[in-house]
Amino acid sequence: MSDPRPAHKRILLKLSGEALMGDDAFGINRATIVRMVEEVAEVVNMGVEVAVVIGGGNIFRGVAGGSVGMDRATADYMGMLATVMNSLALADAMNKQGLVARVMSAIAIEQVVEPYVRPKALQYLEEGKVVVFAAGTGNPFFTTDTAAALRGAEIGAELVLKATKVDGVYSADPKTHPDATRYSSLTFDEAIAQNLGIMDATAFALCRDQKLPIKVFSIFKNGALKRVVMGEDEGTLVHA
Ligand SMILES: Nc1ncnc2c1ncn2[C@@H]1O[C@H](COP(=O)(O)OP(=O)(O)OP(=O)(O)O)[C@@H](O)[C@H]1O
Ligand SMILES: O=c1ccn([C@@H]2O[C@H](COP(=O)(O)O)[C@@H](O)[C@H]2O)c(=O)[nH]1
Repeated sequence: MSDPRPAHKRILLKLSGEALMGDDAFGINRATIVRMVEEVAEVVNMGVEVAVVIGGGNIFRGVAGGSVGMDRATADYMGMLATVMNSLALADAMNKQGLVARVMSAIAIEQVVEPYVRPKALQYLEEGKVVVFAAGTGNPFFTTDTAAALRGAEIGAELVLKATKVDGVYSADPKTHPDATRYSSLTFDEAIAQNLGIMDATAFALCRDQKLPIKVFSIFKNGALKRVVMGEDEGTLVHA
């Protein structure tokens, strides 16, 4: 008989910002965010400690035209602020769903959200609250995938879960290579050597060095998050 207990006690969930758009051109689609939160609530209610990093692609790519020719670091700060907006929307939807969510920002905007303080984040997780890490790493030239790897390592997560628009890691981008094949698992070294664009190399390297495995799976597939948390066969595992 299979064990009904979750396979992981504490996870870091990286949610795609772009997926939040649903079928819209940019921004946050209400039905999509509600559905994502329902999936998260299911695993929180199983007793799993959940920390979240959300991307900013749904907002930032919508204004990216305005950043053409801009100083790179300034444009990156705009991107980090986009993740703050997504984090606020996500935490609000979580609180409405009956979860208790706290947003912690890597950039000081204290009138809006509390700053990231590691011991406080650990305390919230132990209390069963969902912690949403906003503003990425707080540094330009990085991504929210790297923020997920960084915060995942800091909080002692057992797994980083990348919930994205595709159902795993492929031999090439399945959007542009329909004949690409999906891996059920691969090593960090293989992912880096093949320059697989599903995550940036900095995120892969950090997880490799910290021996923090990553599961890539589709956020659009009903119940996929729960299956990953239960240790079932879902998506692609990237490991040391
Ligand atoms: N080898 C690959 N396997 C799978 N997907 C790939 C691969 N190479 C590139 N991709 C693309 O990477 C995308 C996911 O990465 P990306 O970082 O753009 O999105 P995200 O993290 O979901 O969004 P956001 O940055 O808004 O949070 C997929 O939609 C897919 O098209
Ligand atoms: O640590 C970070 C995280 C993000 N950025 C900037 O924000 C955007 C949006 O993040 P995505 O990971 O692409 O969703 C990103 O393109 C960067 O411009 C950052 O500078 N530092």
